[in-house]
Amino acid sequence: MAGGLALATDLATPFTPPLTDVPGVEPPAGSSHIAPRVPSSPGESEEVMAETNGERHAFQAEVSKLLGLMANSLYRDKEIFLRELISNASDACDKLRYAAITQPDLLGDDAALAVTITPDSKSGVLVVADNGIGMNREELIDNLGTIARSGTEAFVKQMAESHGGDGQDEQDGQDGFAAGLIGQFGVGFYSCFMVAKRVEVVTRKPDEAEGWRWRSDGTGSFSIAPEADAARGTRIELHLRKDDREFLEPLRIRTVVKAYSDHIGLPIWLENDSGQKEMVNEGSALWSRPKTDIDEAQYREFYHHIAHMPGDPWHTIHLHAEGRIEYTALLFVPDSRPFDLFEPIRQHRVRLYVRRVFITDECEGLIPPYLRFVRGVVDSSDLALNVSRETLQNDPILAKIRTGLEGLYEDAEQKDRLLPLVRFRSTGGGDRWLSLDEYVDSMPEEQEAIYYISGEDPDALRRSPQVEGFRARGIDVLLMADPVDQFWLPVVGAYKEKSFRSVTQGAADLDRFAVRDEDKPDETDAPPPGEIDKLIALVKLTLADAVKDVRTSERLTDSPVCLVADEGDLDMHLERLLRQHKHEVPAQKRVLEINPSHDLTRALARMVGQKGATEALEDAAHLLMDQALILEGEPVPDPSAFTKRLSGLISRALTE
Ligand SMILES: Nc1ncnc2c1ncn2[C@@H]1O[C@H](COP(=O)(O)OP(=O)(O)OP(=O)(O)O)[C@@H](O)[C@H]1O
Repeated sequence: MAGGLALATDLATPFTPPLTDVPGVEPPAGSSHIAPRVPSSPGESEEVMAETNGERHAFQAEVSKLLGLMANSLYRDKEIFLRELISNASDACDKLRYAAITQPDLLGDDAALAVTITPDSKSGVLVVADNGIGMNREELIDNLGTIARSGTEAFVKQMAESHGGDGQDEQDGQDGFAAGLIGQFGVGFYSCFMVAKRVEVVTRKPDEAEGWRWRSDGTGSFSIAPEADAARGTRIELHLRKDDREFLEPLRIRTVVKAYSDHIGLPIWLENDSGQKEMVNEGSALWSRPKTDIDEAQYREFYHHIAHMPGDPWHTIHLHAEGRIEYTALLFVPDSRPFDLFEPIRQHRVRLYVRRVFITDECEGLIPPYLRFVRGVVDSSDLALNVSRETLQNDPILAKIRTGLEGLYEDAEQKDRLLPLVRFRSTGGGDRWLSLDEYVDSMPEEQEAIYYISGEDPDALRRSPQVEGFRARGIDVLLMADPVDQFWLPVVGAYKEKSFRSVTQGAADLDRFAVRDEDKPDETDAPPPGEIDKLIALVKLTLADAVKDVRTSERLTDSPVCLVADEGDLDMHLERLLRQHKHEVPAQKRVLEINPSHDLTRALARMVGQKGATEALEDAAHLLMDQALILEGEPVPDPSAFTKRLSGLISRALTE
C-alpha cells in the first residue's frame, strides 16, 4: 500500500495546482490562466468540456481517489449525500447569521435563512440551495478541490491504512469496508458524486458582486468561471444519473430529510414544479426541544451531524440549566476513540451557540482538554450575541457554564470524582476490569503503593519479568496499556493516599512481603552470597557505561534478568512513547537486575574466579544485557556480536 501511506501523510496540505502546472499539459498560446482542454474520457467529460470556458483545475490526488470511490460506489445508503449537502447548507446559514450580528446589511432583504430543495424531473436535476455565506473563487478552489475536512480526512486515512491504498477493491464494490465508512463518517460534499454524473455549484458571498460557477464530472478536474446574476449563498445542481432519479421524487426527499436532517434548526423547503414550497423538517434546533419529544434515532442523527464520527453515541447528556444562568447542553460520548485524540492542539469539539446562533466551535476552555472526546453543543441564553470569539474564554458567564457542565468538567479538582470511575486490568485479575477501590481494598496490609506496569500490550505486560516477584508474593499489578496512562499517572500521583508506583522503576522493596511457598526458590543448591556479589561486580565492569547499575533483584522468579529505571529516572515505556512521538529524549541508562536464584546466575557465580573463565563470563554478561533488552522489546545494540557470542556459548555447551 505504498500509495496509501503517502496519501495518509499528505492529506493536510491543500494542493490544487491549476492544470497549467500539471506536467504534460500545455497552456494555450497567449494564456497563462485559462487552462486547456484536459485529455478527457468520452461521454460526460466531453460534454462539460464543451460547455466550459472557465479555468480548469486538477483535484488534489486524494480527492480524485475519493471521487473514484464515490462514482463506483455500490453503497446502498446513497441517500446520505442529501444529509451532507443540507448539513453544509445549514452551516453556511449559521455562518452568515453570525456575521450579520455585526454587519446586519449582509442579510439585505433576504433575512429568512433557509435551505431549498428543488427537483426537476424533466431535466433530471436536483438543486439544493441555501442563502447563506457563499464562497468566493479561492474558497471554492480550497473547499471543493482538496480535502480539508476533518471527517473526510479521517475517512481517507482509514481507507489508506486498512487497504492497499489504491482503493481498487472498494471501487470494485467487492468490499463493504469503504461503503460502511461512507455512511458512518459522511464524506461531505464529495458524496454527491454517488448519485450525480455532473455537479455544478453556483455561489456568491453576501458582500461581493461577483458570483462563480464550479463544475465537475468528478473525474480528475473541475472548472471555475464567473457567473452573472448568482444569488447570495450556494446552489448545488446535481445532474443525476439515470439510476438515481428516485431522488427527484418528493416522497423520497421528504423521507430522507425527515430521517437525517429533521433536527436542523432552520427550515428546509421542498419546492415543486409550480414553485410551491412545503417545509419538510421540524425546523427547530434539536437541543432546544424538550427531551420527551426526542427519540433515540433523532439524537443519533444529530450526533452524526455534529460529530462526524463512525458509530453511535455511547452516552447522551441533554440538560437544560435554569436559574442564575440559563443554558442548554446536548453532549455525546462517542462509542469509539476519536481519530484526532492525540493531535497536539488537544482541541475540543463542542460547538457554542448563543440563542440558537452558532458562535464558534473553537471556544477554548468550554470543555477541558482531557474531555476533548466529547461532542455536542452548548447553547447559552445569557451570553451576549455579539460576544467576541477572542474574549470568550474570560467571560464570567462562560466560566459558570464550564463548571456547571455536570460538574465533571473541571480539571484537577475533579480527580477524586473521576478516579473511582476508571477501570483497569491487572496481573491477577484475568479478564476482569478492576476499580481502584477494589484494588486498594484487596491490598495486603503491608502494601503501601498501588503497583502498575505500563506498556502497549496487556498480555505482554502480564508476562513481563518485572512482575514475577510481585506475583510470587500475591501482589496484584495494574496493567497500564493505554498511551494516555503515561500522562495522567504523574499528574494524579495517588489514590486514597496510596501512591502509584511503577514496578519497572526504582527499588522493588519487596522483602517485607512473604513469598508464596510454591514460588520459593530451592536454596539447597545456592552458591554462597559472596559469589553472587563477585558475579555482579564482574558484570558491572564488563558492561561499563551501557548500564547505570547492576544489582540483585527481588522482582524476578523465573527470568534471569530484567531492566528497570532507577528511582527518579524516566519510566522506560514513557521514554519509548516519547521517542515514537519524535520527542528529543536524552539517552537514559537503565539498571540491570539479576535473579540470584536462577540456575544460570548460580552457574555463572560458581565460574567466577575459575581459571580461564573470564572470557566466557564476559560473553555471558553481554548476553544477559541483550536478553534484558529483548524482553523490553528494545533492539540489541550490536546484533552481530550478539549472534557470535550466542553461537560460541551454544557450541561450547554442545562440545563439552
Ligand atoms: N453550501 C455551502 N455554502 C458555503 N460553503 C460551503 C457549502 N458547502 C460546502 N462549503 C464549503 O466547503 C467545505 C467543504 O465541505 P465538505 O462538505 O466537503 O466538508 P465540511 O462540511 O467542511 O466538513 P465538516 O462539517 O467536518 O467541517 C466546507 O467546510 C465549506 O467551507
